[in-house]
Amino acid sequence: MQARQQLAASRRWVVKIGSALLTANGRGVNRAAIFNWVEQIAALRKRGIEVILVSSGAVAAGMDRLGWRRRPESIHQLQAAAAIGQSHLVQVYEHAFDQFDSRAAQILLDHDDLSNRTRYLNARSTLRTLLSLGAVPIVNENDTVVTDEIRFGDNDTLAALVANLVEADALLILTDADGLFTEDPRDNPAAELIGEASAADPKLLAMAGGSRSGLGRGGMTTKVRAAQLAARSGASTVIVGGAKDDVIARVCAGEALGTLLLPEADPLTARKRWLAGQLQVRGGLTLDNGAEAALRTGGKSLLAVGVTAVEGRFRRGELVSCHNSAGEEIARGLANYDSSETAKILGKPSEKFVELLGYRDDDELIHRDNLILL
Ligand SMILES: Nc1ncnc2c1ncn2[C@@H]1O[C@H](COP(=O)(O)OP(=O)(O)O)[C@@H](O)[C@H]1O
Ligand SMILES: N[C@@H](CCC(=O)OP(=O)(O)O)C(=O)O
Repeated sequence: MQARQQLAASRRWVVKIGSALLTANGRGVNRAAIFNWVEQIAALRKRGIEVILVSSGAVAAGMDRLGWRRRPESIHQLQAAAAIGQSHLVQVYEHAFDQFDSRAAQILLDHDDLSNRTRYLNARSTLRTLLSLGAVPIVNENDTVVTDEIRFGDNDTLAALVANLVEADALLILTDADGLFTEDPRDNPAAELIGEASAADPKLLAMAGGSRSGLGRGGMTTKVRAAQLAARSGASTVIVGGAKDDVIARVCAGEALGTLLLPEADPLTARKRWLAGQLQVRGGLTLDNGAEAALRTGGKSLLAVGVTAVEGRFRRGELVSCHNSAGEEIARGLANYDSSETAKILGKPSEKFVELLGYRDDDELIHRDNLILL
């Protein structure tokens, strides 16, 4: 119960909606359901809670508009269906968000966007900027450019990676089952709902089965795996039936619906471990005493003006370690400028960046959101 109360304190949610729900089992896009979820999300936004929506349904919506009854096997046909369906889906969302005077933003991501450091940082900055503008990003896989080998395939995985990317507090997966059961309830109606568990519990994957709907992809297996991925950056996951009344509002208020899967470490420790552990340190910065104090006590971003030396070769988006003047490592973070640019701007205020580099991307060398103190 305590975990549900903690969940209610979450300020940043990733909400994922699966194909089966969105398309009312293949009978076109379920506008009424979308309107309902959007109303709840808009209400959260008005209370200052940030929401990123990961929405499936492009292929299913495209199939419906093309009059196709069965999901095609060919990747190009799937991609064509996704292109037709995605624009329709976003139009429905756009219309719904408009009714609540909220802004929606379409974001299509592929594997490279999350594995290439520069693109990763760009995606992260764009999503964070959209959130700070009060908008609701609507994310889907960029189906047009992906091939079989590099497909996320299921949006459960994509949603978990987005939760890592923006360091969300919680991931909410809406699907057509009421949560994770001890067995697929379609096989055994006596199967019991798991209320709460550790995401890392190996028994969960043994309970989870695949998808039956012909529209969804991963079933519960990818949802449990997604919870494990989300836990790496400290996010809790709730898997719940998306057709329940006010489901988003109720889960976000801490009501015990569906299955809650928790990270093992406390969120802050997990987040720091994740940022520090997933990347290799590519370079180092030496900070003057003023910059050290700004980071340690002021919770500020690192500005080039407080940096006295740069070491190593790194690109924008790569991890660098920050040392104080005594050589002690005090922080790590993702650099906004590569090592040769950093060498040109160190000790300089950001107003000089255009003169020194010919352009200015960011005012900070490392933004505080991308910085961890050690
Ligand atoms: N242990 C389980 N508990 C609940 N549902 C399960 C379980 N194992 C498999 N499933 C199946 O997972 C399905 C949901 O996954 P999926 O069809 O991929 O939906 P989505 O499109 O929402 O991702 C359910 O309809 C259910 O049949
Ligand atoms: N990008 C695909 C999503 C893949 C998919 O079906 O995912 P899901 O329904 O979440 O298992 C689409 O929009 O159709």
